[in-house]
Amino acid sequence: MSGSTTKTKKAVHFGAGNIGRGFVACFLHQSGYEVIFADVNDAIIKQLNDNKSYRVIEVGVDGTSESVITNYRAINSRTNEAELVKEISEADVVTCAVGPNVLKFIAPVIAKGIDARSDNETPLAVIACENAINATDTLANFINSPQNTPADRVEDIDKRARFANSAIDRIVPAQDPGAGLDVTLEKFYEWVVDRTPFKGFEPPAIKGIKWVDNLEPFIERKLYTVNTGHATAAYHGYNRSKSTVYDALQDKYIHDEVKKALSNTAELITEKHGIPKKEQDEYVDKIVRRISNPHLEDAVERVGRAPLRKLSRKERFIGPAAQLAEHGKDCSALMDAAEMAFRFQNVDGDDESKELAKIMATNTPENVVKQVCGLQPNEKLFPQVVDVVKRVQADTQEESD
Ligand SMILES: NC(=O)c1ccc[n+]([C@@H]2O[C@H](COP(=O)([O-])OP(=O)(O)OC[C@H]3O[C@@H](n4cnc5c(N)ncnc54)[C@H](O)[C@@H]3O)[C@@H](O)[C@H]2O)c1
Ligand SMILES: O=P(O)(O)OC[C@@H](O)[C@@H](O)[C@H](O)[C@H](O)CO
Repeated sequence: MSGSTTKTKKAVHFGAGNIGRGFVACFLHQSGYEVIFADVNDAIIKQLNDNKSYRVIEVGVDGTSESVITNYRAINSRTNEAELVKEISEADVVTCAVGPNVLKFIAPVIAKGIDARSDNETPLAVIACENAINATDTLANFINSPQNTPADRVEDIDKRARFANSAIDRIVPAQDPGAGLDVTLEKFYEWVVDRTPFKGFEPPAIKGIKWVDNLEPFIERKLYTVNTGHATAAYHGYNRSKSTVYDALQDKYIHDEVKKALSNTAELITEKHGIPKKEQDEYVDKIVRRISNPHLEDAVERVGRAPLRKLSRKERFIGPAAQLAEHGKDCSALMDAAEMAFRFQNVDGDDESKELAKIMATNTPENVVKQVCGLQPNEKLFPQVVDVVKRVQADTQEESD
């Protein structure tokens, strides 16, 4: 018998929520990694540490299937930093699915973990799994900022870590409160990651990842089709008192609005990325079928959550609409959907929708558009969004009179 032992692969995953437990950790587990969840929610951390397994349940028109996830632990990243730094210093992979606005909060502990690594090991692979363009770059910029990593350590940080952007696609609704750790989700998934940061190394072996040399077409097509369509259905649905995205899409008016918004973005995607029209049409049809899945109880409030983020410059409405408007192309359905997003105000449990209501009540339309959408008056889309904001402000004023 040889005395050698194989080192267990280790992944630290930030965010033990829906996509974290249901997708990222599931694939890490199935690829042989021990998963260390880092979260700030004590209830989830306790549940994970008290239960040796949970189930991931895939539902779709062709039935249900289950996987069992084991070999994990959980750490509170806010109160147990030293332990987490040690785990990161020994890990092979760090992933996160915490929401784009949370990246700045997880950066300090990741920076300390990276700094504690040896220069002679394979560098840590850092992959952010958020719905945002180049979220890993955003995280890396926080990690490399002077508060988190001294300049002389940033210089050769690539000896200790490699940062790869990704596009992640799987619909995971909010879970039934009685489900415990189990996660019910759709069968479809796509996880595309930029291979180029791993020059000189093999990228980590993770089942389900498609490695590509040019991520931009994948992330833009995903965000501006799946998420544009999803958010269009959710915001129109919310304003027509629908509970779920499925309910919303049963309404012919909303269904047509979704198709129109996706026809706006298809024009951009096919031209900008050279994707054949037929391929994009098939992709759109598939997305409309996926978001209409009757087996997923996906509340319009979850899909519409965080409207300030969703109305921002690079996001699912303004991102494609600004590019279309610059070329004199139609973005009217995107503007209609953005209008519904501006009306998503004071929703229970959604801080951004409360903040949006305050911004709308206390600013001129022009300032709202600058502040919320990051657009400037010299951009062609600017006056169109100003008109949208004026309409919403006038209606809100009328309702309060
Ligand atoms: N749910 C989906 O269908 C889906 C699909 C693809 C991508 N995403 C993206 O994944 C991300 C997470 O979405 P979700 O639906 O899983 O949300 P979620 O709310 O279910 O999970 C987020 C988790 O992050 C944790 N968290 C918050 N602050 C933290 C911090 N400072 N440190 C560590 N953990 C922290 C929360 O406690 C929660 O457990 C978002 O960017 C979302 O856009 C979601
Ligand atoms: O996660 P958000 O808030 O950016 O968007 C809500 C949903 O559209 C999103 O979570 C989808 O379910 C997911 O992106 C599907 O891949």
